[in-house]
Amino acid sequence: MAKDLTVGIAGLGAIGLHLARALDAGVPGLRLIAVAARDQAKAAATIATFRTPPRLVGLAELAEADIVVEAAPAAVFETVATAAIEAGRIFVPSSVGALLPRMHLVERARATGARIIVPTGALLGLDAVRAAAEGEVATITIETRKPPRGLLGAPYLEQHGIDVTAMTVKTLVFKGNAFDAAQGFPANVNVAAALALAGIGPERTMVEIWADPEVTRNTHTIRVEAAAARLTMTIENVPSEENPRTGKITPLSILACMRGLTATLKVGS
Ligand SMILES: NC(=O)C1=CN([C@@H]2O[C@H](COP(=O)(O)OP(=O)(O)OC[C@H]3O[C@@H](n4cnc5c(N)ncnc54)[C@H](OP(=O)(O)O)[C@@H]3O)[C@@H](O)[C@H]2O)C=CC1
Ligand SMILES: O=C([O-])CC(=O)C(=O)O
Repeated sequence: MAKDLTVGIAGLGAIGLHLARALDAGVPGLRLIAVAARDQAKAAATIATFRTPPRLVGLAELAEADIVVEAAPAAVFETVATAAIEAGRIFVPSSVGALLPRMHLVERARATGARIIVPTGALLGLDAVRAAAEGEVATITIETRKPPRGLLGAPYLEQHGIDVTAMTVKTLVFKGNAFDAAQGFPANVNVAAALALAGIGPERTMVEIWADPEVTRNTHTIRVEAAAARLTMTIENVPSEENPRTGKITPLSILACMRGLTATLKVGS
């Protein structure tokens, strides 16, 4: 029988804690051995309730695991990613927007034997986008609508003096490419970054971000015009209690992605 793959998780928030609990409950072929968080006392109390408590370690030490899942703020992405990639691990990022300006990490991974596996996360349909991108693609766009509180704290809004809390009608707050969207909204549109990596890249992938007081869900619509197919897909994510910017489906998507790393039967490309 194959040996279990060990897992380390950076962050125990809306994504990391859900994932850690699921792994602790038992996933065939995967074993949680380490976690990292900012508030050490809170994290220690949390993992003490686990069936098999993982070690509480620093961000770089997570690289002792075979799979390193990053589920922390984009500000610490580089520390987690660099350690995992230099150690030749499987690196699973959540803060995908932070990968776009750091594509040299992909080159490093090639050299060290590491793999970077970007989960579909809060989005849908990246299998179809990847398939379409094997052929000719004319355009890919993503329209994101969020309740205004789901956009709070974005640097782009602060730089442009945009107060989303004062909005009473749906308002287009950003239109541009995925690279600029990820810079301006590092905690809000990781989905646009994942779409860009699956398809035609961050310069050609176009993004609209709407603050919409009428929606209760983080809603993403992808439109792809390709030689082989036309795709229009929408996902309406229930915001998580811990972090309204993050859809509840995100840790589930990462868990599904991780099952795929060890599964005998894997469905979807
Ligand atoms: N790819 C996708 O589709 C999606 C990606 N995301 C992204 O995933 C990331 C995580 O999101 P989410 O779980 O909602 O975030 P949360 O804010 O809920 O949790 C973040 C976690 O990171 C921890 N943390 C903060 N600073 C540090 C540090 N210096 N060292 C170690 N841990 C730290 C926090 O610790 P503490 O609890 O102690 O403060 C917290 O546990 C974000 O970048 C988010 O934008 C989100 C949704 C979808
Ligand atoms: O992409 C993100 O960062 C989060 C998001 O929109 C969602 O969870 O729906």
